[in-house]
Amino acid sequence: MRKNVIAGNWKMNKVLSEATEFVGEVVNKAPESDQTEAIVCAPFPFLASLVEQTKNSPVKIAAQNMHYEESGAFTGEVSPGMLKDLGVTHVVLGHSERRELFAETDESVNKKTQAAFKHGLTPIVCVGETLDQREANETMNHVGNQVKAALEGLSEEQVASTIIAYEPIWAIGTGKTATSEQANEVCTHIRNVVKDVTSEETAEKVVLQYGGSVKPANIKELLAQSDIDGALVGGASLEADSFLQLVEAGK
Ligand SMILES: O=C[C@H](O)COP(=O)(O)O
Repeated sequence: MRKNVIAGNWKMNKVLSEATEFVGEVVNKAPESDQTEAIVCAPFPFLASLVEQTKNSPVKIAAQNMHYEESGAFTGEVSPGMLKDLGVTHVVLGHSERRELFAETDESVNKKTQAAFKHGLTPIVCVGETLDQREANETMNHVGNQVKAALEGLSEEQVASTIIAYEPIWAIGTGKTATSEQANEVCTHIRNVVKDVTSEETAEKVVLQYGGSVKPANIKELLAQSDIDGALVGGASLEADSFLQLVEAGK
């Protein structure tokens, strides 16, 4: 049985005092459950403090990006080893904002995914189509290609523990959610692509999240779908109350 993984992606928001206040509240109130996992994807400067704050709690701390190299002359970058050393458990890779604004490619996402596993980090790999691609009926092909590229060279065991977040770009931060059927249709396709490149057993283990204007009002319907096992949430993860409601819905 797959868990529901609810990840709050703060993007470039909050200052340290706001971050620690939020996490303090979540640590106190997050439900203990085998069925749901709560992850906070925070900006780099907060990671060490938040890891310390969540030490004795089931709440996990993720980074929002990293470099694939271990070290070297890459000014401004953060390596997988640095994240692991801090106690970070997950890392978001290939978010559409990174692909669009920071020249992230399928190739770099694949290198980062491999590097994450090398350092014992769980990757949350983001895929998704633009509105133009959806209207041109290219969604399945585009998303399928992104998934295949991200997973290339991974062992079946690594694929099984990869989290894939399907985020239609037209639904991010727009208030325009994909219907739960639309979201599930693409997630089912992703699972089939994973099955094609690995096996049915592996594909059944992969956690597939939906992301794009997820909020307390629509999460239950999304999680009720056959192939949606959680959510990657931006806007609605910025307030502790709202994030806690999302985590609660995953129980
Ligand atoms: O990583 C999260 C996604 O980009 C979704 O953002 P949103 O919930 O604000 O639409």
